[in-house]
Amino acid sequence: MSTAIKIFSPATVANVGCGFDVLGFCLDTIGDEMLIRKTTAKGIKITKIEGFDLPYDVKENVAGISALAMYEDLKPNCGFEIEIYKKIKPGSGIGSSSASAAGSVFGINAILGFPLNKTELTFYAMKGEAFASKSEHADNLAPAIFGGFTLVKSTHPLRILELPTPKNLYATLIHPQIEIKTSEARALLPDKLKLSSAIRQWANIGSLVHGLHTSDYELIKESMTDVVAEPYRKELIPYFDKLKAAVLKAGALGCAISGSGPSIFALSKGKKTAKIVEQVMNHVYSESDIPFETYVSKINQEGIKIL
Ligand SMILES: Nc1ncnc2c1ncn2[C@@H]1O[C@H](COP(=O)(O)OP(=O)(O)OP(=O)(O)O)[C@@H](O)[C@H]1O
Ligand SMILES: N[C@@H](CCO)C(=O)O
Repeated sequence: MSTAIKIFSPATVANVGCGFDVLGFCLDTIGDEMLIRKTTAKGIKITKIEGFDLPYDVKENVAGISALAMYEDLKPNCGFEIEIYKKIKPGSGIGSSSASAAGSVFGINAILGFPLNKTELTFYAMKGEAFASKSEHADNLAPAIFGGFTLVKSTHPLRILELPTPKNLYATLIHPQIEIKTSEARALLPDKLKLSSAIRQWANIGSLVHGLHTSDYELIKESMTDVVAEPYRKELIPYFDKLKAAVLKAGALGCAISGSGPSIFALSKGKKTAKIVEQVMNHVYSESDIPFETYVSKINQEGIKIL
């Protein structure tokens, strides 16, 4: 049994346009690193955080909250220290809180010899995510832990479906450096949906999932539209409409808000188109005075991993 492990905990895109709170996919090179160390002293401690200013208190940091929930159930005869090397900016819309919540439970599980399966890890990680976003959802956690595309069939009981990734699918992302808290972006959404919107949305989710299963890029293109969250949230993201129109014109299959924003993602068939889309995103945002970063990423099939 090892006493310390270093892990890579990836960034993720939740919602994938139409799949509010249920669909997500895992990004490749963007993510946090964490070190989990076994200690003889019992309990959970966060001993180091680099990159961003986040709480060391285990009851206020999502990494601590999820680790504590798992620790209290498993009751191991040891304790754990957590070091977080944060690269994903909190409030960026690419699953910053999820990466930490997933990382601590994954690391502890690995040190204990893998007593829990991926769904059980997601269950404990959800406790941390619920603290950050004021809602228990797993659409960032599931792809971080399972890799690839995932669908959260239900949270109570937790049931996660792994979806296939068409071979040639690439993601392009832009992260405007403004912060949108998930809890605030959720508070913008109405409690009730018009039946006509609900019908469009569930038809789109069904066909997007079918498109992923059959590698039907045209169907994926027709299915990514979000009529539930985007109309309300896009107002928080400068240049959203302009960027989306330009990206679709450049050949992307679809473009939508990543999670609760401000990041925006596009899916493209082929790396070449994904790179062109990146140039277009750069071009649109260079008109603004908001600093931003762009990335092209494969869909990461492995998810969180030991380094
Ligand atoms: N380890 C942590 N990593 C990131 N955020 C944390 C952590 N611990 C606590 N937080 C708090 O969680 C909030 C950020 O979570 P939030 O869900 O709003 O953003 P996000 O995870 O980047 O977004 P999204 O879920 O849309 O991808 C901030 O208030 C931050 O202080
Ligand atoms: N499904 C969530 C993802 C962000 O955590 C939302 O859009 O609010």
